[in-house]
Amino acid sequence: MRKKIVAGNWKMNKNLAETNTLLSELTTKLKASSEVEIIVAPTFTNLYSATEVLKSSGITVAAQNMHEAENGAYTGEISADMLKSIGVETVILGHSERRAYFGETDQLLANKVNTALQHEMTIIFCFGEELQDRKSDNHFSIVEQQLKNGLFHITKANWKNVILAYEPVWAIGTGETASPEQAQEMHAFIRKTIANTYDQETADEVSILYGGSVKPNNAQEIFAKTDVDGGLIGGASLDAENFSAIVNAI
Ligand SMILES: O=C[C@H](O)COP(=O)(O)O
Repeated sequence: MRKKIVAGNWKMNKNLAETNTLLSELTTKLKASSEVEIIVAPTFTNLYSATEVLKSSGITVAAQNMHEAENGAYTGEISADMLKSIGVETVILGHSERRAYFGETDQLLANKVNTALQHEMTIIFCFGEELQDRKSDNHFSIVEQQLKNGLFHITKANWKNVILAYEPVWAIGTGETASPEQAQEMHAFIRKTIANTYDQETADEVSILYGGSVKPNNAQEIFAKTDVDGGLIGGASLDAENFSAIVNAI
């Protein structure tokens, strides 16, 4: 049975004190459950503290990015080994903000995926079309290309370390969310594409999260769709009340 997951991507928000406050609010509000896996992704500077605070909470800590090289002269970058050395085993790769503002290409992401897998990390692999792609009815082919170029070189066995996050760029931080039907249609397409490329078992086992303006008032209807296994939450994950309500909507 594939897992239900709600992940909070805090992006470049919250200093150390604010991070600790939010984490302690979350641990009070959210009880570990076998029904849903909860993941939070604070910024790099607060990851170590987050792993300490969340140690026995059942909440997983993820990084928002990492470099593809093992180590070396890459000023300002963070390696898989550095993350693992502080107990971070999960990493978000391919977020649309990384693609758009930091020039991350499918090829680069394929390399990051390989590095993360070599370190036996769990990857939250993000992808999704832009508004013009949807308007020109190219959204399915764009998503298929992003998956083929960035991820589909992995083996069947590697899929146990992968969570997918479909995030239509036009719905991120805009308040405009994909309708539950649009999310379901795309998630079903993604699962079919995986079944065609790998096999049905692989497609059935992978959790596919939806991301893009998920809020307490729309989470339930999106999560109710058959192929939506949870969400990757941006803005609404910065508030304990909102994030808990979204977790409880699953
Ligand atoms: O990683 C999260 C997504 O970018 C969604 O962000 P949002 O919930 O603020 O639209």
